[in-house]
Amino acid sequence: MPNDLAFSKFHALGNDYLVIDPTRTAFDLEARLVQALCDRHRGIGSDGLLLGPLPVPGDPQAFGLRIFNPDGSESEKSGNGLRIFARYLLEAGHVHGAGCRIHTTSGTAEVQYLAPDGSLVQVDMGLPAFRAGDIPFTGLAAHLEVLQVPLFLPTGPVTITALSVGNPHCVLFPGSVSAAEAQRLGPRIERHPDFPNRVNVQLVEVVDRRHIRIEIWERGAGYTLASGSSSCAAAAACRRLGLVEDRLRVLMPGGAIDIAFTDQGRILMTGPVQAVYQGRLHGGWTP
Ligand SMILES: N[C@H](CCC[C@H](N)C(=O)O)C(=O)O
Repeated sequence: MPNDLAFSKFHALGNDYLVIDPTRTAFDLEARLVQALCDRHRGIGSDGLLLGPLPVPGDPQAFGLRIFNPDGSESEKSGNGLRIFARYLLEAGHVHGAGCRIHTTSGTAEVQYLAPDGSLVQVDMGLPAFRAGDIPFTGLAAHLEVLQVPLFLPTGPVTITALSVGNPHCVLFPGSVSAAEAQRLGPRIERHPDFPNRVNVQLVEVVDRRHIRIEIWERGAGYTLASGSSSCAAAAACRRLGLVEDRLRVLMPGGAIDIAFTDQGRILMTGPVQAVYQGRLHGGWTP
C-alpha cells in the first residue's frame, strides 16, 4: 500500500504531474491507485502521473518512463510529461550533463536542457504520422492519411485532421477557439468509435504563420491548460496543411510552447518546467 509514498509535483504551463521514482520509494502500480492519487479532492491532485526511472532493456543509458492519465489509463507519450521527467532526473541526480534519453512505450526521445537547472527543456518528439493505421483511426483505410476528413457526431459532422506523435491526436479548425467548445466537442471526439484507442483533441485557431492558438481536451484527463504533445500535433497538422512556417509558437491558456521542424520534419518542442513541491503521503491515507 502507498503508506509514506514519496512523490514530487511539477507543472509545465499549468499541466501538472506527479513524479514517483521507484528507485526511491515503493509503489504498487494499480489503475485505481493512480486515479486516487490524481484526484484533486481526495488525493494529491494532478493531470497525470509519471513513473520512473525504470530500466530500459538493451539501453542502460536511457531512462524508462511510464505515463498515466488521471483516469488510470496509460499513455504512450506526453510532451509536458517528458520535459517534467527530464527536470526530475536532473534534480534527483540521475542525470549529470546537457541532455538525456527517455524511453516510453512509443520509443526513445532525445532531451536537451536549455537551462542548466532544467527549467527550460527541448525534446525531439519525432516524426508525425498521419496514416489512419498509425493513429489508429478506423474511419479510413489504414494506409490513407487523415487530412481534413469528415467525422460524424450526433450533433452533426465536423472536419478533422488526425495524427500520431507517439500518442493519438485529432485536430479541428473551427475558426476561433474557446474552452467551452473544447469541453463540448472534446469528450464526444475522445470516445468516437472511429478512434479505438480514444484520442486527444485540439481546437486550433491560426493567428498568423508563426502563431497558433489551441484549446485542448486530453484523453483520460479532460480539459487541461496546456499539453506538449497536443502542441506538437496541432503544429504538425498546420504545417502539413501549409498554414504555418517551420518555426512557430503554440499559445495555450497555460502559456506558450515553441515548435521547430527539422529539415527531415522531426518536431522539436521547447518549453518550461516548474518544480512545485516534494511530499509524502500520509501513512493513514487510503485510495
Ligand atoms: N492525455 C495524453 C497524455 C498526456 C499528454 C499531455 N499532457 C502532454 O503534455 O503531451 C494521452 O492520453 O495521450
